[in-house]
Amino acid sequence: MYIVHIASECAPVIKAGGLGDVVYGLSREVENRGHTVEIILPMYDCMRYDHIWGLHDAYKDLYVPWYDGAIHCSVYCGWVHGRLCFFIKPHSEDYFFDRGCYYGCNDDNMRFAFFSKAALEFLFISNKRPDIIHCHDWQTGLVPVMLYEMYKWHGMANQRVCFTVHNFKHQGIAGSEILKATGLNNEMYYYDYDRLRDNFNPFALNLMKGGIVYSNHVNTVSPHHAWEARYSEVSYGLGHTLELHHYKFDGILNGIDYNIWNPEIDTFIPHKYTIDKFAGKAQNRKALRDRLLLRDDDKPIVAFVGRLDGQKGVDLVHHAIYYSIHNNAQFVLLGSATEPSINKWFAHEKFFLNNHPDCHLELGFNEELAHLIYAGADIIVVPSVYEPCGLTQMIGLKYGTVPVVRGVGGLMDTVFDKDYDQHHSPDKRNGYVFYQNDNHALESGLERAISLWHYYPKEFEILQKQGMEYDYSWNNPGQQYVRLYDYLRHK
Ligand SMILES: Nc1ncnc2c1ncn2[C@@H]1O[C@H](COP(=O)(O)OP(=O)(O)O[C@H]2O[C@H](CO)[C@@H](O)[C@H](O)[C@H]2O)[C@@H](O)[C@H]1O
Repeated sequence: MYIVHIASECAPVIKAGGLGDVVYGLSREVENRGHTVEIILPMYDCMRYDHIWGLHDAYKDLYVPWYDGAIHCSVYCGWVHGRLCFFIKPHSEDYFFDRGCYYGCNDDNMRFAFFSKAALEFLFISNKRPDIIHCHDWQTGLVPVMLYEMYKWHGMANQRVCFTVHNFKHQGIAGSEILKATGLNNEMYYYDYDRLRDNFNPFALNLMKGGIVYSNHVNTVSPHHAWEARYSEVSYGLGHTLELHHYKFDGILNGIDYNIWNPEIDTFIPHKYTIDKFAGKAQNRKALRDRLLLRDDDKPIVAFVGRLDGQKGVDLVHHAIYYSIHNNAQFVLLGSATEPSINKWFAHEKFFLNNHPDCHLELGFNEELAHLIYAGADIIVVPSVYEPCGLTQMIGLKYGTVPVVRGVGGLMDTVFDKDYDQHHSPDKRNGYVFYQNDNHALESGLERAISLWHYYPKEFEILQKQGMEYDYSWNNPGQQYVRLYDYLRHK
């Protein structure tokens, strides 16, 4: 099969969060299974060019229709750790992807509507006819819309679209301008509740809704979150749309790339280790302490790695810092915030705790430090308000770092409480789960993990190793996606 991903991120060249990891890891797995996979991305000025091999211009003069004219683009091509990627670079005064950031501009809707249009135009003009076009999140929600309303009539009638939602919170709310720009025009037609009209704002179009309505298949990134999206508020107003399209909606659990996230071969960590040679874990703890100037004491290290965002339960993360340092543990945080108020809050905490011997807060994005934290910490806390899948708990498990998570979304599908899980025998349990979104609930999980470390170190080690035995690689999800692609292309 021939699969083309159209996405706004692909790790490590463009990574703001988990989406990048998934686009890269899934492509690699599907390619390893003998299929042809290509990835189309925007050519951001701030992406990590050092991760691209053999970058060259593959298509010099791509004219993408935009309003009444066209924008001249070049398409560059290169290999990102073995994956063939095409980067779209527009030459216009809008400087769509020359903003020094991936997201967060006022005209994000226009930027990614243009990217969606350019990606389709590139496929069309260069005569690429994939069996499956795999789109991700609202940024590419217009791809299936334009494919079925426009490009289908120009010889692209056999392409099938799989649309994966990684986060329902951001949906791409736009005005009618977007219809004029992309050439879809016909306002009456698209402002229909069965098409793109937002379910709650009658004056707006919803790009993610467009993706759901027009794709051949829609999935989110874990079975439990798929259920939550239909039956609770975490789909942020799209529940009804998912209900209407339930026959083509499901959840496929993400994997993590064990070539990148694996303590046995990880080049970012000073001491490699496995279940059988576990001493390296303690040596990495020492290395992490040295690196972050924490005191070498007989205490576990609790960690948080992730975006500092309302979704991630920042209030509980904040509480976890103080709970840990007051309860015989150390705390390490690596996070970046896009929201100014959250950034300011954690910058203040960092300043306040700067000289604390048991705590280090690192604000910003640091891939290499993330690896050392997963390897050196004993416990990883994931107190999310909602979590479509969550990669950090799965990475933690692979590194023998016991997850303490809130029982939502994909966290429910991957972490099984040591003391209370009903569905797994004690030797298959791998962490701690709490349910309520409050400090007491968080403490109930964290307290059990910290106590086990102090008072039953042998049992703690067994729990760590039980987590390491889980296979959350791309193997199973890769198989599921290939089966899905195959089903779609015969539809
Ligand atoms: N400051 C920092 N420095 C270095 N590395 C950092 C970092 N902050 C985060 N990371 C890394 O980024 C990834 C984050 O994974 P998450 O599952 O938390 O994704 P996120 O919420 O962004 O994405 C959404 O998409 C993913 C993928 O589908 C879903 O798992 C998730 O639930 C959904 O919210 C991990 O690899 C983590 O190590």
